[in-house]
Amino acid sequence: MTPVQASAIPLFSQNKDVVVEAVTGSGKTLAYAIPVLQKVSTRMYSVSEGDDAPEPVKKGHMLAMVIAPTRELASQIQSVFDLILKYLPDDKKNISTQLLVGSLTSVRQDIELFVDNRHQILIGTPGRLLDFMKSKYVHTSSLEIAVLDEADKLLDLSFETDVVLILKQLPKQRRTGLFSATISTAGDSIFRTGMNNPVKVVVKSKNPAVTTGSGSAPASLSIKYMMINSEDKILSLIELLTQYHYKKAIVYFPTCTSVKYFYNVFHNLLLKNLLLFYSLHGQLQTKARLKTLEAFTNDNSLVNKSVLMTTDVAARGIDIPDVDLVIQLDPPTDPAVFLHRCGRTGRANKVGRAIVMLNNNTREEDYIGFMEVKGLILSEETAPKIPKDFRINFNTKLRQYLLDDRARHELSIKAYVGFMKYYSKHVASSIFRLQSFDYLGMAKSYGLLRLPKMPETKYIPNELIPEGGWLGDPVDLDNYAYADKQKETVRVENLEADKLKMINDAKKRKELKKKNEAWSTKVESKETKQERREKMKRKRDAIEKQILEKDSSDEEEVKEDWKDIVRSNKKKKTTSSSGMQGSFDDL
Ligand SMILES: Nc1ncnc2c1ncn2[C@@H]1O[C@H](COP(=O)(O)OP(=O)(O)OP(=O)(O)O)[C@@H](O)[C@H]1O
Repeated sequence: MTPVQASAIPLFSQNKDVVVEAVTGSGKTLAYAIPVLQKVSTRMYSVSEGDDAPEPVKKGHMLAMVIAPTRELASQIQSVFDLILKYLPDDKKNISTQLLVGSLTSVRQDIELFVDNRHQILIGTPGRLLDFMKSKYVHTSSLEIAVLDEADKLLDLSFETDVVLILKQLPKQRRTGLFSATISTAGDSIFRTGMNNPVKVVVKSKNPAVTTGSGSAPASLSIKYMMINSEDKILSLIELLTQYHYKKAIVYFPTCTSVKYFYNVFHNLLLKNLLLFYSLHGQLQTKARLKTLEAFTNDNSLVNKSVLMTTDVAARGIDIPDVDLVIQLDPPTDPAVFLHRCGRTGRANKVGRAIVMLNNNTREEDYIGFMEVKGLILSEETAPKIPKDFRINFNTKLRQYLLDDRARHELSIKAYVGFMKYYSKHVASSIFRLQSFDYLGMAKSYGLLRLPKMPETKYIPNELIPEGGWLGDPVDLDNYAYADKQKETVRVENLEADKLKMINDAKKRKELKKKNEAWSTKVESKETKQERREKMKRKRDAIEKQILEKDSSDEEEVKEDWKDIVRSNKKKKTTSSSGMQGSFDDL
């Protein structure tokens, strides 16, 4: 047994709830699988052994449940259980497992399988388990033992509600075990799992070169960092993958889109006889994900090196014993994930090397001190020198690769913008500062033809922004075609429609201008009216003067007449101004 197994198995097999924290690759899966199998087999096989023996397990009842955060991990855990169950003696009743994860089968199919085959051990992800448990055919009252693998992840914001809901439906007198390499990050959430006086088991590493007092990384693992100019990031990655000695490597990319983009680039532009690439991310169908993982695990080629390009979907728990190199293109946004990523190598006392790339000329070097506080010692490894010929050659090939298909250019932009979003989400925001990031360098490293407009552009000094945002020679976007014929036809049609719309819009603008001119003409005519009114006023004054001169005795009467004139003038004025109002309303 490994130390964690020696400590945890006796406790968990008997009547203790356990919280187990042990370094990555130290054998935690068997540390709970054996107690689970012990409990289930005792329950299954003691039925015929006396009057006080428990009742046989009824249809639709489960005995054990293991919860894991990802489908890949759930599937891997099932294979560990199945590996042991293979050795059950033929004369014993069958004990079996059922995998409950999204999109492989429907919830209905899962329920049918469960009821028909009477599986006792359920292994699944929180969402599907919760849906499954809603069925009236599924009963939890016989459950004896529950395990949360990668418990800190299951108790963080993304899963906590579902996990607590699941645990609330399980019998109170069950045994519960929480397992992870970083359980302390779960904090107070542990108390929401309904455990009774849990015993804490902690297994530390002894290698002072890797860990400080907290001993959270295995001794067989060396963790390095590399300071790299942003512009050289991808070229450095290629240099590492081609020049270093290793059998299998896992490379962590920031987002699903960046895996998609760089997988296509590497697969098409790098020597296929030297490196074999696999891509695994959350946007792929479950079946494809599990198949890729299986293919990468079973790739035993002696000719080429294999590289799994992935995201944090493969950061925790995944056990591929031959992986001897892990590269993180960028540190994870959540510092707890850093150790899990590194821990995909250096497992079960095998030697492994993990490298994280940090950007030069930023504050990212502070990440080393930040990690030291968390118990990990990172030592520096010099960045590879990039031969000039290789740089020119690769960049030319990448530009041509993008120019051959507009869809590739669009994917490159999506990958870059996605990366910037990822960068802004770093928990340690004082280290990963948007203000001091080298946007242009990273855009060049991603092979972008043009810098996209995004909110972060405000951090780039104006004098550094190239003309039109072009990072090389400008490209005629109207004639930049998709390789996919159908897509290209639609684009050309849309382009024509856009052009037509532009012409129509210009026409409309012209017409509107005309209308505006008519309005100004009206203003002009208004001015003429004013002049006319003044002329009339002058005339009236003259008449008044004449009348006054003619008969001063008729003064009162004349005054009355004048009042009439003024009144009628006023009336005219209101009519004419309301007429004017009408004409304005028409505009
Ligand atoms: N007693 C043992 N002797 C030798 N190898 C073992 C033993 N127990 C487990 N292993 C092997 O060690 C490897 C790591 O085990 P496991 O995946 O359970 O690690 P873990 O502690 O769960 O890691 P992580 O924290 O990364 O999930 C596996 O390949 C497993 O087969």
